[in-house]
Amino acid sequence: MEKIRLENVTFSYLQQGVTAPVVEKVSLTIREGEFISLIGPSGCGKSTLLRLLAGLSRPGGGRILLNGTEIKGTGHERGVVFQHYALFPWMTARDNVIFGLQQCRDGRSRKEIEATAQRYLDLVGLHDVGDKYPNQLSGGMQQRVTIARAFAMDTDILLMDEPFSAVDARNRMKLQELLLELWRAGQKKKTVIFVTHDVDEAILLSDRIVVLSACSKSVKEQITVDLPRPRHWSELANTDSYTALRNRLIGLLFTDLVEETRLAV
Ligand SMILES: Nc1ncnc2c1ncn2[C@@H]1O[C@H](COP(=O)(O)OP(=O)(O)OP(=O)(O)O)[C@@H](O)[C@H]1O
Repeated sequence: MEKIRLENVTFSYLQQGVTAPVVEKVSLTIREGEFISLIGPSGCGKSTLLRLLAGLSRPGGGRILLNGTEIKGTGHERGVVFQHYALFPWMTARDNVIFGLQQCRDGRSRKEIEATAQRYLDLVGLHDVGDKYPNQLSGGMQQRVTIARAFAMDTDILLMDEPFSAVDARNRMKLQELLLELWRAGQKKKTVIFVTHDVDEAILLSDRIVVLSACSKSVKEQITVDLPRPRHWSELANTDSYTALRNRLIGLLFTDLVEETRLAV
C-alpha cells in the first residue's frame, strides 16, 4: 500500500541573494513498511528532501502526500533522527525518552510512559544508564538513546539523516543491526527513509535504494535490494549478489561525479 508520494517536488534556497534550486522535480512513491535509503554525493539534496518529508520545509513546487493527504507541516506520525544525537543535555537518558513519549499525547499514564521508556532502553542495550546524562555517555550510547526514543514513540514513519555517521565503525555495525532488529520486530513495520553516504549501509538496510544526482538534483535511479532478510554483515559481505549491487551503486555515483566535473569545467 502506498504510504508517501512525492510529485514533482522542487525546492530552492536563497544563496547569496540568488535562488538556487537544490531539489528539482523529484517524484517517488514509498510503500507502507518499506525501508528506503537515499544516497548520493554531498550537496545533492538528501537532507533537504528529508526536511521536506518531515514538514520542516515546504516544497517550492509539487507536493508530498502522506496517506493521500498533502503534508503541510510536522506531524506526530513522523519521527526524526538526526546525525547529531539531539538529546537534551539537561535531561537523563531516561527522561529524554520519556520526553519523546510525552509528545505523543496518547493518554498513557506517567507510569506506563516510564515503563515504556525503560523497555526501549533495555532493547537498545542500555539497561543501566537511564539515570546518566548525555555527556556521561559515549557517542554510540547517545545514538542508542535517540533510537530508543524514536522507536518508543512508535511513529508510523521514521526519517533518519545519517544517524550513524558520527559513530566509530564497530559501533556503527552494531547500531545498523540493532535498527534492523527493531524495525523487523515491530508489530507494524515502520516506513523508514534513511539518508546515508555509505553504499554498504544502504545495501544492508534497504528494500530500495534511491540514488540522487548532484547534476540533475533529482532521482538518478532506484534499485531494489532483493537480498534475503534477516541480513547480517558476516553473511552478506562475501556474496556475489552483494558485490554486484555494490559495484552497480559505486558505478552510478562515479558517473554522476564524472558528469558533475564535466559540467563544472
Ligand atoms: N540553509 C541553507 N541555506 C542555503 N543553502 C543551503 C541550506 N541548506 C543546504 N543548502 C544547500 O543545499 C544543497 C543541498 O544540501 P543538503 O544538505 O540537502 O545536501 P546533502 O545531499 O544532504 O549533503 P550532505 O551529504 O553533504 O549532507 C547544498 O548545495 C547546500 O549547500
